[in-house]
Amino acid sequence: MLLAGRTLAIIGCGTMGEAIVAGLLRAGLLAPTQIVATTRRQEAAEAVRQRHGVRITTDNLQAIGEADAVVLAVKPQRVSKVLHEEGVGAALVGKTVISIAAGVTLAQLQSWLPESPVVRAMPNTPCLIGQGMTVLARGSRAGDAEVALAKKLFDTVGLCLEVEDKLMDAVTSLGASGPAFVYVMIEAMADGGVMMGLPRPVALQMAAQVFQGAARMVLSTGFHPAALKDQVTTPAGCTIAGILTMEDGRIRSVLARTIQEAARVASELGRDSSAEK
Ligand SMILES: NC(=O)C1=CN([C@@H]2O[C@H](COP(=O)(O)OP(=O)(O)OC[C@H]3O[C@@H](n4cnc5c(N)ncnc54)[C@H](OP(=O)(O)O)[C@@H]3O)[C@@H](O)[C@H]2O)C=CC1
Ligand SMILES: O=C(O)[C@@H]1CCC=N1
Repeated sequence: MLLAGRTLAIIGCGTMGEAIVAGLLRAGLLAPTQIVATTRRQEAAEAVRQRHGVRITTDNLQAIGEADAVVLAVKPQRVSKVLHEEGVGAALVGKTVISIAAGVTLAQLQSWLPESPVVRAMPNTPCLIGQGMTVLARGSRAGDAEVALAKKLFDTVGLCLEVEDKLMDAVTSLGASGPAFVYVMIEAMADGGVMMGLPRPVALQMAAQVFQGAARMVLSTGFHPAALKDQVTTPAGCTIAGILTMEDGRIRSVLARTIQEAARVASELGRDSSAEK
């Protein structure tokens, strides 16, 4: 194990918390005994324990007490409530707290946890299979050691970058919501294949592999997407005919505005957390 002797608490082991747990276990960074996770409901706790063999409880204070570092993975509206549970603030003093809650700013987190180093992170569900995209921002009390720990966790389950907190709503939209936007595109392209007679499983597999192949071309060649597109578009061929149809549908502005709108909504998600104690 790369992180020998460390224990990580995941407070709120739902969709995203579980993706992180599964990704870390899959990569072998932590053993199941080095993760203690919490849920609100006992039956949810039992299901996570059965799937991953990690230690699990519905008692956040107990989990935090056993951990060196804590990932906060409850819904944004619940963050403040959890941090104000009796004893939790004191138990977190000096411990690295990594919040993945969308829209909850470092200023909010730091005001609730004045004596903890806080890192804000925005991962995405592909962390589950080691293909995540996570972006971090460091709080005022987080030093290089705390950021390095967070980076190690998220590097293990995909790519990890650091930005300033003011960019976190943009990264929430592009990076964390992004997979959902891509799933819609994969489904729509597969629908087109089905419309033209392909069996659904063939169309879906092809659409997903085309996205993966194209994405890897961008990442591994370093070429601009426009240059890669030009390689595919034979003069008077079928590809340019398809591209003009996309442009007629204003696909570029629709996709760019999608990111803009999701970022706007992300910026509002932390407000309830301030109100709810
Ligand atoms: N889903 C995604 O793709 C991404 C989500 N995020 C962020 O991750 C966070 C979690 O989202 P997501 O995983 O989708 O949400 P889920 O609803 O799937 O998970 C929330 C988890 O929190 C648990 N929970 C609720 N209240 C408490 C509590 N008081 N103490 C301990 N655990 C509690 C729930 O338990 P129970 O089931 O028992 O109620 C559940 O396990 C959010 O802040 C979101 O913004 C960030 C990036 C991507
Ligand atoms: O949709 C949401 O609010 C969460 C945060 C980013 C991805 N899912």
